[in-house]
Amino acid sequence: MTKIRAKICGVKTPQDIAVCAEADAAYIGFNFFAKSPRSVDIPTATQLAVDAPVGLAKVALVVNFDNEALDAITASVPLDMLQLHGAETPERVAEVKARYGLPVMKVLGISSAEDVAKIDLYAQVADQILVDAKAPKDAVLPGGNGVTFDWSLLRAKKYWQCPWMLAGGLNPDNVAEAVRATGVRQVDVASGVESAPGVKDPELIRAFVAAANSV
Ligand SMILES: O=C(O)c1ccccc1N[C@@H]1O[C@H](COP(=O)(O)O)[C@@H](O)[C@H]1O
Repeated sequence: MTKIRAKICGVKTPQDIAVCAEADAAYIGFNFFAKSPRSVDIPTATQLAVDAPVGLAKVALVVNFDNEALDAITASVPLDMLQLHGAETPERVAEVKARYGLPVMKVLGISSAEDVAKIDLYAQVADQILVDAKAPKDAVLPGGNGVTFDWSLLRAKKYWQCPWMLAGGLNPDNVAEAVRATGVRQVDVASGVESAPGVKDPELIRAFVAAANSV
């Protein structure tokens, strides 16, 4: 069985990144959404990305950012992928892809079969799809809320034209079941590997990657 590729999102320190590399995560995520307890500024992300071990893919998480904001990030931070976590349209996904020449992962929040059906359209323009739980109505953050969704909704999914990743309330205790239930080969986590909001826990990171690969 090929390994499950794990993305650890919201890394903020060199230590976080060292643990991700040692645990054999595939991706690290820099969160540029200012209201998040996981956010980093551009100088911090730049230094972290420059120093990150080769082989860890560096992803920038942005939410409805305009070109000016994306220009500033991409001009400074060496990146492997952009993660669009807002209400970006398929046209905007295509525009970002063309403008920055970086692979784009579009996030789609799921709480119904209709939400799953919408993925098709985005899978034609994005390089990857991140299937996440829809944020609760009163949530301040559009993601990173530690909320799962009904994974059985994905049974109705058709073949998508690009690779996909699963997120939403994953943690070391439920990630193996999520992999079994959905057949996903890539998983993403933010709050489920933290000891407090925005504080990554090395043991939880190691346990998460190991549990994802225990199936
Ligand atoms: O993590 C955040 O703070 C965040 C803020 C704004 C948009 C997205 C965010 N996180 C992303 O959401 C998924 C799921 O988070 P969780 O594991 O349920 O806490 C996370 O992996 C990030 O990609």
